[in-house]
Amino acid sequence: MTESNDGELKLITAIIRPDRLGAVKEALAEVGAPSLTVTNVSGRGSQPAKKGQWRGEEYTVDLHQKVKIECVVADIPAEEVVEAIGEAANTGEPGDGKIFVLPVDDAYQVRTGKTGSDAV
Ligand SMILES: Nc1ncnc2c1ncn2[C@@H]1O[C@H](COP(=O)(O)OP(=O)(O)OP(=O)(O)O)[C@@H](O)[C@H]1O
Repeated sequence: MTESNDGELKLITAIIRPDRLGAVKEALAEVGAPSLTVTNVSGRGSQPAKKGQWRGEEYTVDLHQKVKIECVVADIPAEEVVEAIGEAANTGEPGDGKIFVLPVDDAYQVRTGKTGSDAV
């Protein structure tokens, strides 16, 4: 049997719109990768800065509120996870976000002491 991800652990990091989080969580559960870490972040891509005014002063917001999702997989191919997140997070507008795939050296499950793919 061919192992998913060539036997390696992969970290998928996705930076998405906060209001797409619910749909992305559902999509991840559907592909069998329900475990994830979510962090509120701010960032900048090609999404234009927002200009505003407060008490007569102009200000620019060039960092947009985003949500970062981190998901480590062993048995589920990283490409499937990327596709699931990409489809669920897409609105077609600038600022939809980005997804990165990174190798992971090892994992350790605190409760059982299991390591590697058994820990994920
Ligand atoms: N090269 C990058 N490195 C790190 N984070 C990035 C990078 N590109 C985008 N991000 C993060 O993703 C968020 C969303 O990026 P954004 O969707 O604007 O990217 P884009 O690739 O420029 O595409 P778009 O055309 O959809 O705007 C950013 O606010 C930032 O947090």
